[in-house]
Amino acid sequence: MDSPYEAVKGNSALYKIAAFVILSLGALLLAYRRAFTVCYARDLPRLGKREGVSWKAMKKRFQTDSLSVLNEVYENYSKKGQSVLIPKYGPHDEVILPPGSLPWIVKQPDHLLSSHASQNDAIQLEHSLGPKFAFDAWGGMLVKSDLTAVLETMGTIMLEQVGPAVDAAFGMDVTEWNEIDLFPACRLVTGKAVMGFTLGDSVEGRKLCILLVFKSSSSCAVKKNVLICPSGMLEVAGEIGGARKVYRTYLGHFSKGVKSMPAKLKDLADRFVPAHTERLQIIQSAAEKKAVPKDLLQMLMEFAIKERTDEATSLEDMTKRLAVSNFGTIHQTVLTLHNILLNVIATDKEFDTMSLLREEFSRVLGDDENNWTRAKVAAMLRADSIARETLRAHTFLGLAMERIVVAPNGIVTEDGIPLQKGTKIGILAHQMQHDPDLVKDPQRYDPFRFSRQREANPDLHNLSFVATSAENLPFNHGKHACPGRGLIDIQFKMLLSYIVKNYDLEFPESYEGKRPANTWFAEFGVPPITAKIRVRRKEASS
Ligand code: HEM
Repeated sequence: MDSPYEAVKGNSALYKIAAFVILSLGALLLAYRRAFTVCYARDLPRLGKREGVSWKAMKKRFQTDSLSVLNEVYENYSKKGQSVLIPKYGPHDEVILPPGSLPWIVKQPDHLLSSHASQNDAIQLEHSLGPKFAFDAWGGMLVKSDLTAVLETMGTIMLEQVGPAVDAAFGMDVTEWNEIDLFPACRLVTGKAVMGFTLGDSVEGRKLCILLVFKSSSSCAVKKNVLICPSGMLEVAGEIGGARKVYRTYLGHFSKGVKSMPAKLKDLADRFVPAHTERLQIIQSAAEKKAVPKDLLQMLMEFAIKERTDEATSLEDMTKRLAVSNFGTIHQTVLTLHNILLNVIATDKEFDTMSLLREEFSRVLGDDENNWTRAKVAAMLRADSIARETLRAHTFLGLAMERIVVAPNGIVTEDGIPLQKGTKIGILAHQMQHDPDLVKDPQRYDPFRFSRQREANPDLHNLSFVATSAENLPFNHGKHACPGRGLIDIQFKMLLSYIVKNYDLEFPESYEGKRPANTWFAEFGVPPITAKIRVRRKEASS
């Protein structure tokens, strides 16, 4: 019997069909590659090329020792004002622009260089919640436009949750030290505080805040509750964001994380029903002049009623809007609080950090501990410095100003390098914040680095926690800089104030007074999530 090759060769019709199929497949493959692959200009330097290190070897190094790779990028390219293409985790790569490009990035319109596309690429909301939630992100836009005006009110609502949250995580024992796992404690404390300003200003909303309980010091505190969706969304972001773009659609149907989302969303929806119903009733009876909640959920519901009526009445849609909001408000806040507390304890012996904080909180708040105004928050220079120095020294996002080129014909950088549509760009933030030419003694965590300068010169507002600039990029800079940072500012100060006034804190003896170090995974600075701390309630506290 003839082989398939012989059979085709001897039959001209079959020969033509086979040639057509092969050529079509080839063309399809090329089109597919073109659609999902970004090509880079020849004159864009590739990391390692001039040293003769292969791309594959450099990629491998990035997987195992990303910090040293990024340090090298900073020294050899960024500091010299050059752009460079670097390998990133998995199949991805990115063009790192020099710090001097910041004004250029800030100036680019969203239809050329998109922050939203970059956030979607990282978070993959399209797959965890659905395309509508990825591409019609009105919740975030509302935070941008309306939050600043109601910061004090939100702070007051959050304050109600702060004490119970810390007490639940740290315990009430005034005689014995209690050794706790810091990360789950921070998740609980942050979760309760965030749920406070998100939906804590109504009867049913408050019940959802109470539902967050600390299971035990060693278990992950918050498994089946309102924080379950952010965890699931993070899993989807990791699975799909880390995959090749060509596989994302497939994974969007079949990955483990994606398949687990409906149950997580159902869990959240079941808990959310009473609060959703309550808010719809409040809005319907607005004419009766009943007290209207002043929290984030109410802002979302009122916007939805006016602009997205179908969504407002849909439990499923509003549950997803709540899930997006929780994801944005909780994730980085937990990691930052974790770092702040480690830094406060680690520097206490040398700087008397806790006593100085106690003095500041008492002085600024005076007799009325419950009256938190924006002016008072701004006057807490030491606490402010601790938070800013924490994000300088221990930022989670090692890369800042990440954007994706969305201009159909690409874009040309200031130094004349053409970037094709789909190119991801960013600036090295961690390295800049540790550059000895820019920061004195950058490897040292100095809690009062910024407050000392501001106490000497009160006009130095650019050194505050929330001021963004080329030197302070944890919230990025420009029109997309994090609009939640004013609320975070209040949140950290309220939490720190309650914690240092009511608790003594120390490390377990085995740490010998030293803070467990952060580690690096890809471009992320990860806090030591197995760290423990010892806490004891202070006797004379209220
Ligand atoms: C320590 C906590 C936080 C950090 C470090 C942080 C950092 C960031 C960063 C780096 C961005 C990207 C900005 C850009 O692409 O240029 C961002 C965006 C955003 N953040 Fe935050 N964030 C935090 C907490 C919050 C909170 C609590 C909220 C809400 C109350 C919030 C709301 C937003 C929104 C809505 C955006 C999108 C802004 C836009 O696209 O224009 N963030 N945040």
